[in-house]
Amino acid sequence: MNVCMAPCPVVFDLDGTLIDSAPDIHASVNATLQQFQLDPLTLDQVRSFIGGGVEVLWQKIIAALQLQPSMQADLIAAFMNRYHDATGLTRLYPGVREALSVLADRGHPLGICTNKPAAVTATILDHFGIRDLFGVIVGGDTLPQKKPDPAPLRKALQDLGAHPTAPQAIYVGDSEFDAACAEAVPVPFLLFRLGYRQTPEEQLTHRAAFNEFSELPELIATFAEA
Ligand SMILES: O=C(O)COP(=O)(O)O
Repeated sequence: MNVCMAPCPVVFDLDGTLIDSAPDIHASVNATLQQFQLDPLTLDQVRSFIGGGVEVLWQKIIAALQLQPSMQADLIAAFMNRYHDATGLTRLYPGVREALSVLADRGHPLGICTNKPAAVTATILDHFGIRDLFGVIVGGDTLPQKKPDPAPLRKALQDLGAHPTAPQAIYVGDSEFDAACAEAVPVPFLLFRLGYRQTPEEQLTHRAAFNEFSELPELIATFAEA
């Protein structure tokens, strides 16, 4: 099927897709746990908890450390004080900047649909000097719903001028939340294999998968030719 006739909108997930933010999230989590005199978590544990947004992250931490669920609000408030501008340990995945500029030069409208809070997202995109590439940023607190609900991605597509349920757009992400969201919209999903996914690739609905961002512009171009 011809997914992408004219340069179609391409919407990206953020954490585990464009950026490796797990080290900063891990540092902010452990500083928060230390403040409450609680045991630290490993980087692998925290990485496996990312993708559902801040509340899901802390629900998973509370379950892992067998804490009182009533602590959640205080833990999140303390965490946000650190997390809101945590960029020092965060990196763009190799080739991201180049791939985004190729797609922008080809005329693809670009957007972000992440479960990360919108203000934190804007801070990180500014930090890397790539915020202006994106015509829309939908964060985890932009709507009442978060991924895997389709509403945030539908909003991103609509704001980029695409029909919110048309297949003439692409969502690029790394996780179970992203695959389920794209399927629910529905929109074709491209899976970045090297992010924070916990589920085998074959169990996630996706149109194609890739390891290197240098592959992405041509992958998207093949949809236009198919
Ligand atoms: O869990 C988060 O905070 C954000 O994750 P996402 O960018 O992969 O949606």
